[in-house]
Amino acid sequence: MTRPLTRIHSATPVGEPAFAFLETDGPRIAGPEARALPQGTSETLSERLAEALKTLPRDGLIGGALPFDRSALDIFWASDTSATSRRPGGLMPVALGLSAEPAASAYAAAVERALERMALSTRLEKVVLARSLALDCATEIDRAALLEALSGDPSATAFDVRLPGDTPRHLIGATPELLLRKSGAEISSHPLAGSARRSRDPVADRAAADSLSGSPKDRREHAFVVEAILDTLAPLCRTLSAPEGTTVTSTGSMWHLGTKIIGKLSDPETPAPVLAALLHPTPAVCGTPRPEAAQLIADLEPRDRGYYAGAVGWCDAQGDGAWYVAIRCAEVCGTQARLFAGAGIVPGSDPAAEAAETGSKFAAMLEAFGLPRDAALTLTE
Ligand SMILES: C=C(O[C@H]1C=CC=C(C(=O)O)[C@@H]1O)C(=O)O
Repeated sequence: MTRPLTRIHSATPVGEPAFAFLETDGPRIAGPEARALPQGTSETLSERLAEALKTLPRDGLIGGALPFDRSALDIFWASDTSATSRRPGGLMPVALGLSAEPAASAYAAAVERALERMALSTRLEKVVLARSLALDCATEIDRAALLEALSGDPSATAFDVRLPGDTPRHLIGATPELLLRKSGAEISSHPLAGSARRSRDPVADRAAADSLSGSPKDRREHAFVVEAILDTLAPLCRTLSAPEGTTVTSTGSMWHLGTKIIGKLSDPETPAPVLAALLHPTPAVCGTPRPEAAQLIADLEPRDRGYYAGAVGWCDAQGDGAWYVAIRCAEVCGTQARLFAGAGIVPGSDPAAEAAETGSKFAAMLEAFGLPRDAALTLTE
């Protein structure tokens, strides 16, 4: 019997969850009754969450997304129950077209301009510039299938969060970067910055990891993120440390420099999303200092990031939960997806190498769509 290459869904399947986080210790999935909380910015998040947590049943969950821009509206969904299983995915649709927006060469030119601005500035030390790929499919993208395809990498957390609006629009990805986990007074974070593409050849793969580990440029790029997180969390903690220092860590397609941070909160009542909003956006997605870097991003990137490079996560009725940096993801709507990838730029960065690095960071999403992992690197302009 021949299997059909595509499966067509005429409408959003009933019971499609508002959010799902496939974590190693079990999935956190909204029940079908999830409702959107009043939207607002990070400034009002604490009050809005306190209100929602008052009435959340013991088994309930709150999940959602913070946008990259701190002055834009977040989206939170409250679910009185948590689902334990997901609708099985169908087949991925046939891809009709993939285009780089901006093209890799235009991205490299933007990196060049960022380096010029940094050279003229006495303050700007790092900026993260991103680009996107527009993917068109023959039929509606099966979100459950996409999430399933992304769930295979144990070093990343596959997630799906419904974004605001009447048309179903979701941010779906597999993020390797933990912004903040909270359980009672215990907190942890695992910032990543500094990257190298992995190779299928074990010798070349090891050499890439060793070269990343010894790269002063990548270590500088990474240190900004760790310092920002320690500076933000220190006043809130009784203890805070990075006992293992900076090490090389990996996903299926990338090597990264990573630093595990652990601590104990002075006030264990602060909910996880509030702590995440204090940290966001770290220099892993924005830069140093934050306001100058955010302005340069607005000047040089051709489109608004929306919820890419924001934060996604969940918390339970006690305010405990996990929040992740919203990277290695795509905004999915109907038959279309926009895939995002960014790279940290510091003095000494090479524009062509940064364009190639962003190209490599699309690999996990491209593979989940059934496309070659190198498709972004071979796109003709
Ligand atoms: C901004 C992204 O990655 C960040 C996380 C890890 C390594 C990064 C880097 O080496 O540039 C980025 O800071 C992205 O994947 O879109």
